[in-house]
Amino acid sequence: MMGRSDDSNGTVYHVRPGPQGSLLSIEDFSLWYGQAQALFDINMKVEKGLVTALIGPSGCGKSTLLRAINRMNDLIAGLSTGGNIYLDSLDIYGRDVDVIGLRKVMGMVFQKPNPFPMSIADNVSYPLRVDGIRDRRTLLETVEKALKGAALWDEVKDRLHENALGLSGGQQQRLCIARAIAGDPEVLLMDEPCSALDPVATSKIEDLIDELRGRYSIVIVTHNMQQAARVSDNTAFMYLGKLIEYGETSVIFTNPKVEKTMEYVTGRFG
Ligand SMILES: Nc1ncnc2c1ncn2[C@@H]1O[C@H](COP(=O)(O)OP(=O)(O)OP(=O)(O)O)[C@@H](O)[C@H]1O
Repeated sequence: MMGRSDDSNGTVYHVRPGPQGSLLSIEDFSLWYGQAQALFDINMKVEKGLVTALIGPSGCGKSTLLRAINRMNDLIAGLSTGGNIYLDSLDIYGRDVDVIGLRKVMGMVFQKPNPFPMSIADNVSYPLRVDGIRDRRTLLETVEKALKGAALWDEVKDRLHENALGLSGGQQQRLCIARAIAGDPEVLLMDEPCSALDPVATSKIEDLIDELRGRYSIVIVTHNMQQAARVSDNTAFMYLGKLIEYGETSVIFTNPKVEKTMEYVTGRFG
């Protein structure tokens, strides 16, 4: 079923609605790095429990938009924003928002795996320990559940107390996903999570994203169009800081409604 078509601000919109409605609502959102505008009036809803891919050529604003969702951009000097982003009814840019709390609800996974220089178990339990949880049993249960959730348990269950930096790159990235889900977030924001991984590790992460679908709402930035086509339900195509087309992934890749999207997905520029 197609969602609404809305080209009032130039975006052609035909998303697949999630069975549980939308979770994030980005409304007329703009962002400036100093004088330079990087995002222009973005309007999009992220459907709950679905996987949403952000695609577009280098510099089009994908990472900027992803980081705007959990206010990771906040610390950049000279940054300003306009418009709103809502998580359910919470105004993410509202004055009284607890940004630390917000980031707990939105786990983030980066391009390069960034495990902390501590044991595998301590990495995963980190978000709980930061919250002051010390009960060993609770911590161990969470570690097991999160590692199982990240499809890493079988590979590491006998060396939970070894340093995480001894894991392979692909294992480290799954560990980072385990750490992100240990805090029980609603949203997982992934910024090119496979770009530093080999094809086998990449395919494991893609399988994992598929398994996490439904439980979490996932927003993934990717340069890899095959990956966007394989893992996502909806795809947002961005160009020069604007959201050009946002729709059901199968339509975006086979029969997009906008010529620019067609040119990009068929590799005519990028
Ligand atoms: N910290 C920053 N300070 C100033 N300008 C920035 C900063 N980060 C990004 N930009 C600019 O904002 C624009 C969008 O960058 P962004 O990294 O969001 O694009 P992207 O689509 O994620 O690119 P890529 O695919 O290459 O990672 C670019 O013009 C970039 O130079």
